Amino acid sequence: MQVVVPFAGRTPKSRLEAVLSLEERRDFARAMLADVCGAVVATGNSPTVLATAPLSETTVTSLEAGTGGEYRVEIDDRPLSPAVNALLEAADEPVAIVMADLALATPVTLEGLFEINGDVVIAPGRGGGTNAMVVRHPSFRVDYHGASYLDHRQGARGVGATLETVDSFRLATDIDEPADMVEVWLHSDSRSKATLEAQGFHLETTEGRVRLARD
Ligand SMILES: Nc1nc2c(ncn2[C@@H]2O[C@H](COP(=O)(O)OP(=O)(O)OP(=O)(O)O)[C@@H](O)[C@H]2O)c(=O)[nH]1
Ligand SMILES: C[C@H](OP(=O)(O)O)C(=O)O
Repeated sequence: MQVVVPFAGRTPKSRLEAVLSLEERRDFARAMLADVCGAVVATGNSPTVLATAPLSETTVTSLEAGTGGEYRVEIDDRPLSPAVNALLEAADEPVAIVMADLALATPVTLEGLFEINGDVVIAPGRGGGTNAMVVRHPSFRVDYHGASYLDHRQGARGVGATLETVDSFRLATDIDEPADMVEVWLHSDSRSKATLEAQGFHLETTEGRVRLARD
């Protein structure tokens, strides 16, 4: 299986700009990418990072450190869906697309996704997105953004592909908005969490849900 990890690293995670500077967002996005790639490697697969720009341009930290495996970087500066669809068109084997902001992804949860039979297998994100998927049907194409989970279901039906959906808290938790960041703190012990710790965040316990804060 080809495992593709899309990554736009120049101005990542704009929805976190209320709490992180651009440089901090780059570091955090890159740490999440490293965690995701490490989890993919631990499943026995070799990730291809589908990046909008060379990774050396987008970060100051090292992706290679600690991922424990080989992977390659493919540069494609087109928007997300055309870039992924170009890979799908060229593929002669199943393709998994795993977003780089799944900081809670583990080898076990990814294996669970990869092992499910189906022409299209989707791990939806909270809020309507498609956090990870496996494509085994030659005619299926992606259409990300908006309620892409619904669009991908419809797209699978449209090409006559069988569809399965994965129920996974870890794969459903993409880190898009400030309120999502606490999930990294609670459920991961990784580069992503270490990055937030280094950036000065701590857990703030108030009435209701806990959240991350910094002084
Ligand atoms: N290759 C590629 N990856 C992309 C592109 N846009 C987003 N991504 C990646 O796709 C995944 C999901 O994207 P988003 O959740 O929107 O992440 P983002 O663009 O960093 O965040 P926002 O700026 O808040 O939308 C992340 O792994 C991104 O790095 C793109 O144009 N090309
Ligand atoms: C790429 C997009 O990600 P989100 O904006 O939902 O995090 C999607 O899953 O369609």
